[in-house]
Amino acid sequence: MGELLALAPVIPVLTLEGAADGVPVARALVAGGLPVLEVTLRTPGALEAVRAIADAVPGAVVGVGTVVTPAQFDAARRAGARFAVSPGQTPALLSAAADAGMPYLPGMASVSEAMALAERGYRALKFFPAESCGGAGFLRALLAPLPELRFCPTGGIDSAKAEEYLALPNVPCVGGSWPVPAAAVRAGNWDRIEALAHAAASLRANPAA
Ligand SMILES: O=C(O)C(=O)C[C@H](O)[C@H](O)COP(=O)(O)O
Repeated sequence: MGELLALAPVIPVLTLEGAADGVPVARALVAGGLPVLEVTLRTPGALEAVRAIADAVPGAVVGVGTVVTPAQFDAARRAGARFAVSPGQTPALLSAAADAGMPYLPGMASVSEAMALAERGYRALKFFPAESCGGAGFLRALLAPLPELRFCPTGGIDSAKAEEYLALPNVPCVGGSWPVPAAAVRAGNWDRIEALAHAAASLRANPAA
C-alpha cells in the first residue's frame, strides 16, 4: 500500500450518487494529476462505478473506501478495485484483506491502534477522522515513538489543512472529498473538478515521507 500512497499527494474520496458519474469524474481527476481514486461503498452504484473506471480510465488506480464488512473485499476485487480502505479495522477485516491479497489501508485513531496494526505488519495507515482526532499535531507527536509508520490522514481536510499535514515527514498523502464537490458532480462540471485536482496535485509531500 505504501507505493500507492507515494503516487500523489492527495487521494480524492468519491461518493457517487450515480454510477454513470464515475468515468467523467475519474477522467477529470486523472487529467488534473490525481491518479489514485477512492470510491466509497456508500452508494448503490459504487461497485458499478469502480468497474467502469477500471475499464475506461487507463491512468486511474481505483480502489474502494468505506470497507466495513469482510465480504466487500471480494466484491471490490471482482469489480476491478486495486486497493481497499476502511475507516477503522477489525480482526475479520484484516483477515479478509490478507485473503483477498489486495493492498489495504486500515483506519486508526489512537496510538494503541497504530501499534496493534504495526505489530501485524502494517506500515501505512489511514488516520480517521483526522480533524476530529487531533489533526496534524497528533501525527507530529507519533514521529518520535513510531517513526517507521506512515499515515494518510482523512476526514475534514481541505486544501489549506492538507498542506499542514503534508509538511510532516510521516504523511506521504492525505485523503479528502474536497476535490470532488457534490454540486460540481451534479452539474457535470468536470472542468471544475479537473482544476481542483490540479491544485491538489501541486501540493508537495515532505520528501522524507
Ligand atoms: O468512507 C470512509 O472510509 C471514510 O473513512 C470516510 C471518508 O474518508 C471521509 O468521508 C472523507 O471525507 P471528507 O471528510 O469529506 O474529506
